[in-house]
Amino acid sequence: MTDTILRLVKDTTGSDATSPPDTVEAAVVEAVTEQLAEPVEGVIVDSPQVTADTSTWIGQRRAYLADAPPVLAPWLRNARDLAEHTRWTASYLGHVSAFHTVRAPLYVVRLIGRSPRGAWRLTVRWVRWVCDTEARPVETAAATTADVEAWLSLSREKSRRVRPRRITSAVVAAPTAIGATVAGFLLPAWELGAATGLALALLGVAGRRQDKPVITRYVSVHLQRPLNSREITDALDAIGIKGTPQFVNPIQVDGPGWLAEMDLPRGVLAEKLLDKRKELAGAMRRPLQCVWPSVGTEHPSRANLWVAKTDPRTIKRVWPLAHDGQADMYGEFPFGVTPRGETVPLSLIGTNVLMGGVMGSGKTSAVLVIALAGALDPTCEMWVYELKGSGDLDSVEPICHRYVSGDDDEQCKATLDGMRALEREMKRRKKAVADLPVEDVPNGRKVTRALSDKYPHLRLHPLLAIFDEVHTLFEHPEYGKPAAEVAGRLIRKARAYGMELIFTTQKPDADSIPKMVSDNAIVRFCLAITGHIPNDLILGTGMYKRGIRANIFEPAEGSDPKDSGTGWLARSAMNARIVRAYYIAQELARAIGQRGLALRIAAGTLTGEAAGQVIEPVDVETVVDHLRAIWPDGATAVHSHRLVEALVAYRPELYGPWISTDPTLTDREIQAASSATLSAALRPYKVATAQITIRDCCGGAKGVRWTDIPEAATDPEDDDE
Ligand SMILES: Nc1ncnc2c1ncn2[C@@H]1O[C@H](COP(=O)(O)OP(=O)(O)OP(=O)(O)O)[C@@H](O)[C@H]1O
Repeated sequence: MTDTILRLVKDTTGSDATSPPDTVEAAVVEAVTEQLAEPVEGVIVDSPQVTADTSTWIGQRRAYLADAPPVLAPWLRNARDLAEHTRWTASYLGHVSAFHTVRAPLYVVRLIGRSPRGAWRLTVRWVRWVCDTEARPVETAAATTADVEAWLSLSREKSRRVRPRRITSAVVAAPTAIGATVAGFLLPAWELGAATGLALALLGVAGRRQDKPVITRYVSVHLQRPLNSREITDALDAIGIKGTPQFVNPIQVDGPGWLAEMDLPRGVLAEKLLDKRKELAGAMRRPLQCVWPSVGTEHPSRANLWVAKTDPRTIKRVWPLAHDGQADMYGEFPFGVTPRGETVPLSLIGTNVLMGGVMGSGKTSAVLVIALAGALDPTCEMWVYELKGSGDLDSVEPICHRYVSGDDDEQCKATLDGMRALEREMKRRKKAVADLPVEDVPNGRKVTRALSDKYPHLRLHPLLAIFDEVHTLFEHPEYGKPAAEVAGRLIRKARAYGMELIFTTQKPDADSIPKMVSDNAIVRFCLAITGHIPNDLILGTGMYKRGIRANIFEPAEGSDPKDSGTGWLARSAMNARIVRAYYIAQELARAIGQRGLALRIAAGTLTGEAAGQVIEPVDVETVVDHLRAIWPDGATAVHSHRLVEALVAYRPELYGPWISTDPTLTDREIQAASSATLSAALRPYKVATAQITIRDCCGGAKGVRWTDIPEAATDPEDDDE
């Protein structure tokens, strides 16, 4: 069968199909051979067989017509297709011409290099021709048998043939030699050189070798073979899945690839294919990035295998907002592409994101896409904490309300302060939204773009807070615990108020990511990880069992990105898909950051550090902390009015208003009023005030007992929720 195909290919392409297999023809032959291979037993899935009655003349003509190609190729009948084909052919020919023109000097050098071989070949041929060596075996035979008559006749015949050959040789050789000698004296050097080069090149043509073509051939290694059932069955067998799979549908083209849906042999779970993706790709002799098995929905042994036609690594995908356009952080922006090449948008409003993956899995690159989308929304306030300290997010620094980069104590403390400040901002927004009339929030008390635009003074614009490599903070001996508490509250509530939180970690384990954070993440992006525990920590419990497994991805290795940037983007098991985040090189990221800065300057929305302000850490101490700070050593109880006076002296800006300055009130009335204020302030912390008699002081009055003051008071608002 291969011979037939070789002949067909030769006929069709006009080329020598017997040449070595590094040619395009050989690739075609291989592909066609594979396709025409006998189908595996069972359901026919590769190509429908024509089973027609060919015993009658009509039957034969019908069978012929069924397979007959259209009179005119479809692309010839459609003006747009014709134009497209013409354009493509012109660009193809242009490319091929340019390719070989650039290499023409190299071809000449190669030919000259082969000229001695060519000269030798021609000389040998010429000598054989002149001496008529083909007749020699016959002459020898006549001489050995002593057949004089035959020998004489042969000899005469030879002289008759050889004489004109000698004359012809002399006629050609003498003028050629004379012409060459004269030219050597008369011609200018460059003409002589060119003529010699040409002569040598011609000799080189005669000296060409089959195994080393003079012309550089280009063979596309990225062109994949069509997928067929035999390849799949053989590959399954090679990776230890014995038995024949049942193909439930014909293998078909699905986007830029082929899709095979099959029931694996009984007793084999489809998830086995996920665990063995690398081995499967090896057995199929295809690049890893082209082979994407997944678990079907019908039953646990149903597997879908999607195979890309072209290696995705060779397709350059540019982020659609890279060179122009703006993003809306209350809407969606392009985040990545699926292996099939479909763009995947990401909407962050009302959500938060948890991203995880081992080193080199592409977290920073993925988070950079989100950061740059935030940069391109001039209304978005950005708080970026890059705790790796690599400067990978520096491109957005000029527009950030708050930007911290580093992994030391100082940066960890600044990040904790940032989380507290965000919590305070969240409470401010919550209060602002709570006071709005119900008509403005018909779908619940949540912030929307419409609300933000309608009430600009409430400052409900989108706020994007990124905590890259956040495990650095959560593992910190001093700041880790309070940070986990604040982050837990933020991740539960902030999303309702237009605050979008992004956490990334390269250490997805229980110590590095607080449970509250991993339990309450909504959008999860899990890049290459190892094992099912980190998988479920990032993607949610039970995802590994359902076949949503990020251990199928390979992190970058050296300069090979492998599956870097590729991960499961999931909201739930039913809403999970494999996505490769757009890759934005640092130089381009800086240009996008500059564009974001220009947009903010034009819109007048620069705030915080970007606007030259100094960000003060948030004061998180409460009145209870202040009471403990001013409490007299050893005292078991103190009257409230005394405590208020001390508080005013300690923090006048905060407690000054607690002492009335009304001139119509008596001292006693002023004391009673300040005592009442303290009681009200302590009530949310569940610290009671009572009538206490202190002899050294002023007898009986409202006061506080030391034993009633808790060691660490939590903000009452935090308890509420
Ligand atoms: N989407 C992508 N497409 C192509 N290549 C990518 C993509 N994302 C990352 N890479 C490549 O992988 C390398 C590692 O990516 P990146 O630094 O984002 O990983 P990381 O998970 O943040 O690593 P680490 O934890 O060591 O900081 C990059 O230098 C880049 O070459």
